[in-house]
Amino acid sequence: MNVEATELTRRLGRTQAVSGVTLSVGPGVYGLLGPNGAGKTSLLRMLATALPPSSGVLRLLDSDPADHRQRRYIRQRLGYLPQHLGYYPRFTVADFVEYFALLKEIPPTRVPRAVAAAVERVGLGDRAKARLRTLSGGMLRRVGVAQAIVNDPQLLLLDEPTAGLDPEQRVAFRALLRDLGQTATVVVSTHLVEDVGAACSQVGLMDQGKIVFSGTPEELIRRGDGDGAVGDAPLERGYTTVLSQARS
Ligand SMILES: Nc1ncnc2c1ncn2[C@@H]1O[C@H](COP(=O)(O)OP(=O)(O)OP(=O)(O)O)[C@@H](O)[C@H]1O
Repeated sequence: MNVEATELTRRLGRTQAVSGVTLSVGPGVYGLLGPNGAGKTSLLRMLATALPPSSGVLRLLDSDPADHRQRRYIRQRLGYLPQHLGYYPRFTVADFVEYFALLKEIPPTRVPRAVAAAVERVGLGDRAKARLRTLSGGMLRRVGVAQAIVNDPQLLLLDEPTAGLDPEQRVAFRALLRDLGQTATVVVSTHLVEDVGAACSQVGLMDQGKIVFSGTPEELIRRGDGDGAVGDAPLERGYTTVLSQARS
């Protein structure tokens, strides 16, 4: 398993953002759903080695992120798109992705090819020399995905990657997600249940810092079969049913 979390918690100020998460994720695409404030971003930040847990045990790629040497090993093999990524407006797309390639310690001779491949994969091949300040919000999000995948990560963490993408781009992005999930462990947080139906082999539903459902999208759909389920789509009905049961 590339992610093994046991009773993971994280307190942020007075809030218990993550409250005893036990999770095991192998290759494929794991979709993380949940309402605003459920703790998805905080959990992803811990999996990205950007936020240490308050308590619990975390192992990533069979290594311990609390150990300096092992953390470096993990980071070389990790891709992370945070919810809010800072962009240098004067950098070109290629400059920006190259910068991350260097941070991830890709051997310099391999960097140009890795950058070109990542930029191509997110559909920005023809904008590689464009300055970031000239791009739309959706294009910038795709640049963010390009930096996350430039090192062909074994563990890829994407925090709302489809936010701001137009429908055509969302469709293209889900195909890319499925492709990435063939070889890597991908954990993707999203508010769009369509993303889960189209691209995820497993899905977790978070609420109030806890994972209240973990299974396949089909299993989540089945949870919404009963009377009283609310939602326009089968996955939405599963989602609302699980949430109302978790809160009752
Ligand atoms: N730096 C912080 N200090 C205090 N509380 C925080 C901090 N960051 C997050 N929180 C709180 O922790 C909880 C979990 O937040 P988190 O951003 O992880 O949720 P989320 O599921 O990603 O939400 P969203 O879908 O809105 O992005 C929320 O109650 C939030 O207000």
